[in-house]
Amino acid sequence: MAAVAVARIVPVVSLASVEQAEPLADALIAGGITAVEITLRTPSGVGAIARLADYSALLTVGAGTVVSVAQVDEVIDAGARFVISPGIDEAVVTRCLARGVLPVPGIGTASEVQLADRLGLSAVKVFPAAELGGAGFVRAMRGPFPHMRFLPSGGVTADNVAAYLATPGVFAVSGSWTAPDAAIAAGDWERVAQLAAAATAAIAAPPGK
Ligand SMILES: O=C(O)C(=O)C[C@H](O)[C@H](O)COP(=O)(O)O
Repeated sequence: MAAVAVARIVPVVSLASVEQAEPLADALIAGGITAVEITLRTPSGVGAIARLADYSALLTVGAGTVVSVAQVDEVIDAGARFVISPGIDEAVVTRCLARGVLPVPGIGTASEVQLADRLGLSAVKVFPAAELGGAGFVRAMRGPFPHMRFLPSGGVTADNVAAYLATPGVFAVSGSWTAPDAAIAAGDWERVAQLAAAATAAIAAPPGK
């Protein structure tokens, strides 16, 4: 939890090649980002996590789109420090906890928050946040689950990130807007650094201040 909670903004990144891992990390670090989620949507995911696991003390690396126990073991063996999933799967969560790595499963209903609660979790991802109602969804879930902390993902952008982060109960957000696929494919690391810097500025300047 600590690294994700401290980071507040976690870029979600899918890499076509493990060679993209280090320049991506350099760009994110230059933009002030301190945690990154490398997804398993591409075959390079596990290799990229392994490359970045000990790359920099300034960047904590986690895995995303983790949907099976086998993948939990793969990414933790590669060095992932947190494990994020689009949905909640008891076997995936239990395996992460047994291996001492934070799972952040996705939820989209109160029943799923209840399941997370029963599994002993205090933080979940809200996915897909925009389609679920954005900050309003988080506010509604805070009623019955005041102790739960939420990480909205899906539709978080430069325009709404500050509002999400200012919502009570939101401990962090994640999303692909700081490292768009097109910029990664073009090797436009300067663009990634700029987007990352603009995002981290949102942490320092909440809306209305
Ligand atoms: O891959 C995963 O593990 C996911 O659960 C989904 C991602 O967090 C969202 O797809 C990010 O959404 P965008 O920022 O709108 O692109």
